Amino acid sequence: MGAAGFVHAAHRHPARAAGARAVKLRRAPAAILGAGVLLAALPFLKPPAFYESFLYLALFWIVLATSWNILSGYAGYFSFGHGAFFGAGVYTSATLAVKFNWPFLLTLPVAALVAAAIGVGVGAVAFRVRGVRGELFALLTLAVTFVLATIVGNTPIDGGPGVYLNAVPVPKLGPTPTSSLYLMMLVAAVVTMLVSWVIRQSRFGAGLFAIHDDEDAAEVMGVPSYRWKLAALAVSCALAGWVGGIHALFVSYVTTAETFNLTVPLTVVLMSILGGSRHWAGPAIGAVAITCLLFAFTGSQFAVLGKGAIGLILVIGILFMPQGVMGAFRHSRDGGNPKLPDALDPRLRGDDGKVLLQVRGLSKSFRGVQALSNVSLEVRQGEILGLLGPNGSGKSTFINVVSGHYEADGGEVWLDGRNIAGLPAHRIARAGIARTYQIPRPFSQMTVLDNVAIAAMYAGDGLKTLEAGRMEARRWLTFTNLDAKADALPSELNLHQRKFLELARALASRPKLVLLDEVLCGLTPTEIHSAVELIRRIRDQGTTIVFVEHVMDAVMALTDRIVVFDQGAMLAEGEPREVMQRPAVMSAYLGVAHA
Ligand SMILES: Nc1ncnc2c1ncn2[C@@H]1O[C@H](COP(=O)(O)OP(=O)(O)OP(=O)(O)O)[C@@H](O)[C@H]1O
Repeated sequence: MGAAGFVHAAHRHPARAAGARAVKLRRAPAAILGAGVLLAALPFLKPPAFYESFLYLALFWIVLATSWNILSGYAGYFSFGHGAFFGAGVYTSATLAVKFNWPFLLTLPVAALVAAAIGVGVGAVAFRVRGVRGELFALLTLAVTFVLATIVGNTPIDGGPGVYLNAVPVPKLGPTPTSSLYLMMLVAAVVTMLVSWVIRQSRFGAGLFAIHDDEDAAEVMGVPSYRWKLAALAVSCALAGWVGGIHALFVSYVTTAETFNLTVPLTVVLMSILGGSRHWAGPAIGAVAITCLLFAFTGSQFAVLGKGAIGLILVIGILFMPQGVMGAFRHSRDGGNPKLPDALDPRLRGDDGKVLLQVRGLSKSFRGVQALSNVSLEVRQGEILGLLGPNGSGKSTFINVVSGHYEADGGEVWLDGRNIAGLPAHRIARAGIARTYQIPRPFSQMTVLDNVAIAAMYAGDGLKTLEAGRMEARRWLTFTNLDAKADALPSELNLHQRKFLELARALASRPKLVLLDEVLCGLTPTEIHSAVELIRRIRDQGTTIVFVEHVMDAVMALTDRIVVFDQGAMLAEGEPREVMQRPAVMSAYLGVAHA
């Protein structure tokens, strides 16, 4: 398994490996629950109050760092707004308990809901705008913190002086009020860790990691990125709101300055990075380590020295363990040859002339450059249609528009009798169109196996579990001769293998139509030969292919029909050799076809 931390798939003995994996999977929640039970017994053993307050803080940071990680670590959307969602929880519980005299425990689900609702409101806007990624998203979420602080500080919610919770009775869960607060935080920490673990092992989690590595490619492979990010943000915010509610009672006096400051977002970022943001337990480990350090130095004459030591540890950690502590403890790879998959489903070669894809009047321009101009063409079921044309003639744009990567300016795209123009890329992937990229775009921190599993789970009819996705992915890794690389990261593959990985990802969704964008570009003659053989085998099982290519020998060897583009428009269409002899095609194409 790669740095991604997905559970490792051993292939040499699949049955034994699956059993070992299942045991390993069950071990994690058992460990979380076991630790929870042990820690819950602590207050009844009458330990010094110091331990409760220390453990309370460690658990507090575990919840905040782990919940932050669900969106920011898994999906890669760095949020600096966690303080806002935490603060929403603080003030919701404080307001309901103090001003409306609600029993305290009842305020907590509302605190979670309010924080989640604010998060979803922010995400619904931010995630719609394609450009709001990376630092822009971080800044936007930071701005939410200040906006919320201003609203709370200037309305009766707080109004300026802060809110006292001294009179709010602490629910009696343990022998003392401190222990009750500690137990409340323990429950929150156990639930948060379990939620984070469940997401990490799920199809949903795999989708978030694909978004993290390459959001556009994830969409093209069927991952509904907008909905998934919103869901991750909602869960992350709800957990932060819940802990905010508990903390309001713990501190018993809340102010906007103490609540909505940069401490929460900065600390959770540091904790997650130190522990490893791609692992469910990483943020918790970072949280415990930093809380210990803070606790060791707080109040002593070495407080400043302590902060310096934390900074130094972080710098060393980031330099020597860029994937965090958990990343450094990556599972060792066990590789080996997989069992040969079952025979591939033979599909009927659809040479009955049925039209699978029909494009009518398709147009697309980029700031005045007419990349596609009123293109109409048909792709018949079971054929390999070659798409040719000189550089810049619109071939890649055609693939980008048909696959939903770009929205067309005009025209219709009918797949199997359904107009798919204007649908988001993930819906087009589900409708049965898969594509490869001219320059391979693998999910860089996921294993080769999981790269393919994403397509198997999300595109086409989509398999419902990660395990099923991986089973299907193995078939296609065998088909593309990549089975020995299942556990490698894409960076360990050469270009030839990366191109085959693109093919395996495209095929794993069992698509009706595959759009191949210059899969042979950059390969040696021997590699081209093996790729041509592979494409033939893909067609032989009945998959329809649109083949964009400059390597003319391969075009002649593979295609049933070709279409030639020139300056975004269709120049010719017909039998390959005949079309290439036409004077108009030769003059448009000269210098490429005859190179
Ligand atoms: N994202 C974009 N932004 C601006 N212009 C673009 C974009 N994508 C394509 N174009 C322009 O559209 C035209 C068609 O480009 P496209 O990449 O589709 O051609 P192509 O036939 O695939 O070329 P090649 O064979 O070199 O890959 C070119 O003029 C190109 O510069």
